[in-house]
Amino acid sequence: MTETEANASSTGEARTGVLPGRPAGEPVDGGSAYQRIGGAVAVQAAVRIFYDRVLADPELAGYFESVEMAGQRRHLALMLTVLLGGPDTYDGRGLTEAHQGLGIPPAHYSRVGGYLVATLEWMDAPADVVDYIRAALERVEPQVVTRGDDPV
Ligand code: HEM
Repeated sequence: MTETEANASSTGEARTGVLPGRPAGEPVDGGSAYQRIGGAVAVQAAVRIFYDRVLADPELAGYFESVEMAGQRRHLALMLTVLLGGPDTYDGRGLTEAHQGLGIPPAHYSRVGGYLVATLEWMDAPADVVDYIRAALERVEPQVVTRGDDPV
């Protein structure tokens, strides 16, 4: 047993989901991925951490210089909610409309996608949910990355 596991069991702290301190006995299996990771609170926390990491990366920060981040966070949270099987209240633009014209190269897309996956892993999201997000990131890449033949 590692020291961390020993500490967790000695304090009776169960690692049942994304959020520490989740009430004991709350089901973590079954239900939508959205419910399983902890619903709106978990998605909002993930988005906040994710954008903090993106904005701290000098290669990426420039894209967001004149972006109003509260609205940005809200839209990504609503989009992730839909993707994870939660309620659909997304009222932002489509991915193509929001990103084509920004001139995003594949390398920057990988970096941003990497931060999203790393954030979910850091929050201890279930592995199948992380895999699902990874697959979704592969699927939507063409909508976000600027194709070489596009005027930038
Ligand atoms: C990885 C997949 C991505 C998803 C799911 C995503 C999601 C979103 C969403 C939901 C919006 C808000 C749209 C709106 O408010 O109408 C947005 C806007 C934006 N995204 Fe992304 N994004 C992704 C990748 C990227 C990447 C790789 C970059 C830059 C390197 C980027 C830069 C931006 C910027 C600058 C905006 C604001 C555009 C504006 O306000 O005109 N995004 N994105």
